[in-house]
Amino acid sequence: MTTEQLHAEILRKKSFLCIGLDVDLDKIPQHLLDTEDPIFEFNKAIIDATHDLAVAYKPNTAFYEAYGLKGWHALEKTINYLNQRHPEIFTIADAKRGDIGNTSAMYAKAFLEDLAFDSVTVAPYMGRDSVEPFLAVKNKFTILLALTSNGGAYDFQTQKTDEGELYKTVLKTSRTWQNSGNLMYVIGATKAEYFSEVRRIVPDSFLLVPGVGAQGGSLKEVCRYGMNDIIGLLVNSSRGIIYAGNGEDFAEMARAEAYTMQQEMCEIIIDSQLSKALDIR
Ligand SMILES: O=c1ccn([C@@H]2O[C@H](COP(=O)(O)O)[C@@H](O)[C@H]2O)c(=O)[nH]1
Repeated sequence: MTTEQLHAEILRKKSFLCIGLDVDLDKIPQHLLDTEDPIFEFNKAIIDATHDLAVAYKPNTAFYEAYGLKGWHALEKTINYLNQRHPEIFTIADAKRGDIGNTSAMYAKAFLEDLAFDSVTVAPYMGRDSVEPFLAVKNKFTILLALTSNGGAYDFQTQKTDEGELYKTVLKTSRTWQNSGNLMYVIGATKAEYFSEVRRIVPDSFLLVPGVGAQGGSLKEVCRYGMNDIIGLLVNSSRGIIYAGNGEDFAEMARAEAYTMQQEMCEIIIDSQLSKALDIR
């Protein structure tokens, strides 16, 4: 998928919602536990109930790896289901990988080629040669952790270096890497006050924004400072949507939550289009 296609999909659905598929067997409805593959059945029900409201899905691989072979198999079934039923939807393997070059190449093969996700999250700490193997995969995106939503982000990412805060070095330096056009960045919704600075460095890139909902980030603030001419945001909510209910009607409850977010996004998109048309931004 290209960013132009993603942008078109955002305008068509009036949504830049990414739904996080972080499946925890302790939290899913009891009745699913009797099925052969509870994780996949849960994901399938959530996808069926929300696919017209979301432009992206993001399984966090930790929630699948934790269940061993069964978990990995459920992940594979989930991405296959998405790719077959909804090829227009952008998929993100939230795996946070990155290692020496030949190892990164294997991670890239696993997530972008074999599992065929559209993108994978990658940690920047090991530098250029740890990220370029991901960037080398054509028509796929590498989503680099730049300024994360957690409290620990202040331990390193906002520390001052000679070039400014470390996250800025990550943004600037990564733009010099080969195939940097295939980069997107993770910027946490809980760090809304940093979005203007981020946009100064990467005005055109898509940002994956986790941290609304359960972590308390504000969608309005993120949009105010982070939106660009092509919207440029994928705002993720995981627990806030998928665990909105845990009875037989869990999928409808998830839909209701996703609908509320999509409606808010719809208003923001329409407002931004109006401002653009009137040239009052
Ligand atoms: O900075 C980051 C990077 C990744 N995440 C991941 O996003 C989801 C958030 O889940 P919620 O339930 O909506 O809080 C989860 O998979 C995280 O590992 C993040 O939160 N912050």
